[in-house]
Amino acid sequence: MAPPDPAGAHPTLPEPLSRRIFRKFLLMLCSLLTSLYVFYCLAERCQTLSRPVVGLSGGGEEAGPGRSVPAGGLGELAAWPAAARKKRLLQVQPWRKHRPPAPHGDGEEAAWEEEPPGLAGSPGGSGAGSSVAEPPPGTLALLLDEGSKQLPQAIIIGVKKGGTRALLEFLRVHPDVRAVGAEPHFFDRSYDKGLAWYRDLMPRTLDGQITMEKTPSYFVTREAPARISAMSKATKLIVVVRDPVTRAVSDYTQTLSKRPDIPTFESLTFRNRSAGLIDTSWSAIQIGLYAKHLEHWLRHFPLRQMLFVSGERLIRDPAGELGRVQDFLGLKRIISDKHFYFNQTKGFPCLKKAEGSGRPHCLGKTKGRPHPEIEREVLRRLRDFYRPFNRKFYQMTGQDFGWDG
Ligand SMILES: Nc1ncnc2c1ncn2[C@@H]1O[C@H](COP(=O)(O)OS(=O)(=O)O)[C@@H](OP(=O)(O)O)[C@H]1O
Repeated sequence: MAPPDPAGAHPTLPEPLSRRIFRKFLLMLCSLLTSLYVFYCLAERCQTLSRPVVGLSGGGEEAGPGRSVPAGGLGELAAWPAAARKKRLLQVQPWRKHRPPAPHGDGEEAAWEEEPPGLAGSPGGSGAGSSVAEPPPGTLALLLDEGSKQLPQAIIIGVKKGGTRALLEFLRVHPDVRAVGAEPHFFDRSYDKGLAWYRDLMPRTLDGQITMEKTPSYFVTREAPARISAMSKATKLIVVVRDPVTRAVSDYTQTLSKRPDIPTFESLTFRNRSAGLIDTSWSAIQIGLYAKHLEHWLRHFPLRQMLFVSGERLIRDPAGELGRVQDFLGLKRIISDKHFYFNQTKGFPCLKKAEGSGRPHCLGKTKGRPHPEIEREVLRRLRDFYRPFNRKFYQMTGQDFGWDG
């Protein structure tokens, strides 16, 4: 038998009531804290807070948004509209099993290149140069199997160098838009892979959300209108158009950046310079014949299903153009002036807060780069060449884009 303690109390005597209450209270507090933590993790927050953001280029504005809490902190997230919060859940879905094919061919955009690093790896992101550690697929959306992959209801089909990346990045700010970041090139290069392959590239969406993609080469691909129509006659088509002369120079600038040894713009422009014969087989010239390309689309889609966005206005007044696009897509007008600021260094409008982040975001270095100086006379000849095609295009679309003014 154990000896009695100095106070004479028996060691097996029950604890005093106050201590038992205190123990119970501690136990309850612990379980409450544990459940809160589990709930918090399921709602993605612990991942986003703990994941290190690495490799951003000095946190400059070119650096994309990390998938971190919004600038305003946790309080701001709580204030987000429900749709935006749902969208966040979907952004951290298991990552695309198949990346879209890497772009090939001359002058094509490096599909991965423009992706804001913080969006990389998400279904809407490109995956290139991921600057944020990939979250494990243990997310709430995954657990609940929320959302599903849909074929796109709207596609930005062109035009190359028109401002298609800017439009897509701006649209992705909308809580009801989910887009694949890279260019899938399905209807021009990978059609034989089938619609199931294409759908699998898409991010998951909830009811009411629109799935989108952009591949600017579709606009000039002969087979694309019939193929998109075969997928769905109801597909909405967006074309960002830009003065075809500036577009051609922009296209040339891109090729030059990859192959500095190509001939001058001036020499590529003409089949016979003294005779004033423009080389329409050069893709930089050919893409700008908008009226000709549009004819093919109008055989498969009514004009009302197409929206023509002015590349020039997209730079001058992004919110104005985004207003038109939101209306066309049947979306609530959420993206407005307050989402943009003009970045003096970049010389272009940028987002105050990119999708899934609270950080400012400008497009990458390959967007808005300086063009080489082209002989005035050559530019004048090109303007003359495009004038009748532009007029036809204005007639067909019912919009004057002001390129000949
Ligand atoms: N906000 C903003 N920031 C940067 N750049 C902008 C912006 N809005 C439109 N643009 C113009 O977009 C041009 C590139 O067009 P695309 O994105 O369609 O090019 S691509 O076909 O995808 O390669 C790009 O062409 P360049 O100026 O020749 O580089 C820009 O003029």
